[in-house]
Amino acid sequence: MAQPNGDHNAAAKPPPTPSPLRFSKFFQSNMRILVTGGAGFIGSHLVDKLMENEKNVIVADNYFTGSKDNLKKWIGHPRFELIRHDVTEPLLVEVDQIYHLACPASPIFYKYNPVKTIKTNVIGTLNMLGLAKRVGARILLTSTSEVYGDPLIHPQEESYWGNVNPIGVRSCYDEGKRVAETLMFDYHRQHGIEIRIARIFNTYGPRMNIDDGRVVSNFIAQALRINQWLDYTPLS
Ligand SMILES: O=c1ccn([C@@H]2O[C@H](COP(=O)(O)OP(=O)(O)O[C@H]3OC[C@@H](O)[C@H](O)[C@H]3O)[C@@H](O)[C@H]2O)c(=O)[nH]1
Repeated sequence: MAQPNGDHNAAAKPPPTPSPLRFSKFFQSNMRILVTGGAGFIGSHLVDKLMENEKNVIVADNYFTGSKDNLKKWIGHPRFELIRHDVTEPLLVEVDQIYHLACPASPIFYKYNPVKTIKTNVIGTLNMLGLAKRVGARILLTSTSEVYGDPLIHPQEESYWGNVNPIGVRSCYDEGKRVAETLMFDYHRQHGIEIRIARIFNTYGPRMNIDDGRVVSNFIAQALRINQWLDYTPLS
């Protein structure tokens, strides 16, 4: 997980002073956490973990690719709130940490409306960084291996700058996440915001849309369909 270090951190200011209540025993055990995109595949598993760890969790999601169904076991829980919200609009909530996952991750969905995808990455991340600055929260961005583009070195080190196409049909996602990372580091250097960035590679597991269009789900879906075909094909 990329954290500010080395020359990235050369001119960072100290983080904004969080509320003194933040450090009392009470608030530590009831830390308030915002998860944008929390109704999605990875976000909903993160919510499960945060809830099991006794946190107060607020999920903001526009249900573009996620579903309330992924969170049904927490709806009505006293430490859980679910808001239908598009992160391209500002959101003002008192929180201690922000996990910013809101973004369509499947090529099928992010290419459906590329302008919206890059708005979510740029304006959505700006809104979440503005909130982090306002309330003194630490913020994590889920980035992606796509920031390396079509890498010329394997495996990619976090220090690798990538080999990217700024005008391709996938650039709304790749470049969107690159700009989001830039904004994260600029808010860290300019305002001292505590940041974390996780560049997620191919993930798969329960709650992933089967027709997600990503490599692993494609492989599994095709394997399942071939099996079904074999089941129905009369043996000659
Ligand atoms: O504009 C949008 C787009 C998407 N979203 C939400 O963001 C969530 C994204 O979850 P998905 O299941 O589509 O995707 P994943 O959980 O696999 O993606 C995760 O890993 C890859 C990262 O690039 C994504 O940012 C992270 O969410 C969904 O709940 C979707 O509804 C918004 O809230 N606003």
